[in-house]
Amino acid sequence: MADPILKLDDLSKNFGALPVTRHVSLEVLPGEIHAVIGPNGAGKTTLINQISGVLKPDRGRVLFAGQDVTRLGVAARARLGLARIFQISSVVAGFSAQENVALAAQAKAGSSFRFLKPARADRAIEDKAAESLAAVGLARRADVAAALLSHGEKRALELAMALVQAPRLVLLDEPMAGTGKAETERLTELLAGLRGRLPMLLIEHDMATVFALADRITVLVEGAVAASGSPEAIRNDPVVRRAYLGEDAHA
Ligand SMILES: Nc1ncnc2c1ncn2[C@@H]1O[C@H](COP(=O)(O)OP(=O)(O)OP(=O)(O)O)[C@@H](O)[C@H]1O
Repeated sequence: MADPILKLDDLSKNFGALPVTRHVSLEVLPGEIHAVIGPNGAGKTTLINQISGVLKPDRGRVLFAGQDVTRLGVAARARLGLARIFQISSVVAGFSAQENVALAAQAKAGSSFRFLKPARADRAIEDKAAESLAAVGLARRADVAAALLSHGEKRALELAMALVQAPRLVLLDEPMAGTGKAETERLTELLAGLRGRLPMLLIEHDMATVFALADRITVLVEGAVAASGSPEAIRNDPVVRRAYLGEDAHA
């Protein structure tokens, strides 16, 4: 089996006396979409914060691309190819979609394009930006100001801005929050289209999205892993149904 791109090893975190992450171990394999679900307050955000480097765990390790990044900050992890999207938007409203993606490409390319002549560097960046916009279905909206894009299109733009940086793992923080039904379906389709090309760790409340996208689901309850497995296994797990889906497992 391929080495995991992300591995959490016995991660634990307390807020004061409150344990919010309890001995969490999980892996994301190359090309896999791994969803983390759980009731409100289960500790999903706290977990993703420890993965991206916003929070340091009290114990345990975060391994990314084979490297122990537990003590590294957000920027260092981002440089290693860890992208987080949808929590804080980095879209510049007055810039076109193309300009926003080019800006993201430029930020990443700082070093790799340094030795190219400026005009060539610009063209390479513009081409990469156009490619990423096309990958998220925004090719025809390239010249539209970000402010004028629909909510769903803005999400797609954020995805393009992440893609252009060629990340090794994308952390998707509630991509469907505040998104209408039609947009949720479009965005789900878009993410499904990236399956296999890009490993993703997805935190999402919308169960239709989770079950449509995830190759594997980990269920957090009170900070601990209550279950982990295929969508089918999770759907039929009596512990999950009782603790999370709010159903009587014997019904
Ligand atoms: N900075 C903090 N200080 C103290 N307690 C916190 C802090 N942040 C979160 N908590 C508590 O930690 C627990 C886990 O919260 P967290 O936001 O990680 O859960 P969540 O699963 O993401 O919830 P939701 O689905 O509602 O977003 C909750 O009991 C919450 O009240």
